[in-house]
Amino acid sequence: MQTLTSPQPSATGAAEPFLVIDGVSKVYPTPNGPYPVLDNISLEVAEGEFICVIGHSGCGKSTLLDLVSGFGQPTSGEVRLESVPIREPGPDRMVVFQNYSLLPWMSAAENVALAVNTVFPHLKRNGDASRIVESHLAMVGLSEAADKRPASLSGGMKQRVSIARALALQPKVLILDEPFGALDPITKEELQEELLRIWQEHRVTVLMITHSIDEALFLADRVVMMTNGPAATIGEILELPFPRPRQRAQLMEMPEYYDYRNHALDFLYRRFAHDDQ
Ligand SMILES: Nc1ncnc2c1ncn2[C@@H]1O[C@H](COP(=O)(O)OP(=O)(O)OP(=O)(O)O)[C@@H](O)[C@H]1O
Repeated sequence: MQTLTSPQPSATGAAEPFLVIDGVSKVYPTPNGPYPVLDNISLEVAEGEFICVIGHSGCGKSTLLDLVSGFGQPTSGEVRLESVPIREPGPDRMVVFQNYSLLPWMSAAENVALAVNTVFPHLKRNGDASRIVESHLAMVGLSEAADKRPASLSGGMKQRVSIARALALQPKVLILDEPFGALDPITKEELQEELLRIWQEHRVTVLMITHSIDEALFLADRVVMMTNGPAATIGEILELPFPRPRQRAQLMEMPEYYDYRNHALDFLYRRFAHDDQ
C-alpha cells in the first residue's frame, strides 16, 4: 500500500514503515505463574492504513493494541511509531473503547474540550480550542447535542462523542477496541459508514479490534487474524482488494466478498476453533 509520507530511516539506515510491531511477546505474571499471551508478533503498518484485528475472545487482541497505545509494555520485542519506540501512552495514539469512557457530569462538548485543553493548553487562550471542539462534534453529526450530558445520549451518540474526542487531538494512530460492540445492528452500520467517511477525510491510521468478520471486511485494508492463546500469534493476514469508497450494498454483490468471508470463517471456526465450539 502507498504510504502518505516518506518513511523515516531506521537505526540501520533502511526505510522503516510508519508503525512497526517488532517481534513482541507479552507474558503476564499470575498467581499460577507466568502466562504467555502473545508470542513473537510482528506487523508493519503503513500510514493511513485501516487494520482490523480479529480473533477469539481472550486471544490477546486488547493486549496487542495496549502495546501500541503504550498502556502496556512488551515482555520482549518493541513497537515503534515513526521509528520511535513506544514506552508510554500519548495523544498521538488515541484509544476509543466499547464503553465510551465519557465523564458523566460533563456535556458532550465539555468532554471533548477537556481532552483538547489538556493536550493543547495554548489553544484555549485564543479560542481555537472551542473551534476544534465544535468542528469535531459537527464531524460526527452531534452539533445539536453538544450541551447534552452522556446520560441523555444514546449509545451511538456516546460513541460519536468518544470518536470526536479522540480525533480532536489529531492522533497519528486511532486505536478502536471493539467500539461498536455494544450498539444495535442499525446504529452499528451507521457508525461504520461514518467511521469510513471520517477515516477517508482524515487519513488517520486505524487499528481496530472487532469480533465481526463483516465489519472487518467492510472497513479494513487488511484483516489480521490471530490464533488462539496462550502464546497467540498472527495466523494469517487478509489483504482486501475491495475498491474504495466502499458501498455496503455493492460489496455484498461481489463474489470475492464471500470468498474472503468464507476464508475468515474457516480460519476462526475450523482451523482455530475454540474448544467449546
Ligand atoms: N493484566 C493481566 N494479568 C493477567 N492476565 C491478563 C491480564 N490482562 C489480560 N490477561 C489475560 O490475557 C489474555 C488475553 O486478554 P486480552 O484482553 O488481551 O484478550 P482479547 O483477545 O482482547 O479478549 P476479548 O476479545 O474477550 O476482549 C486473557 O486470557 C486474559 O485473561
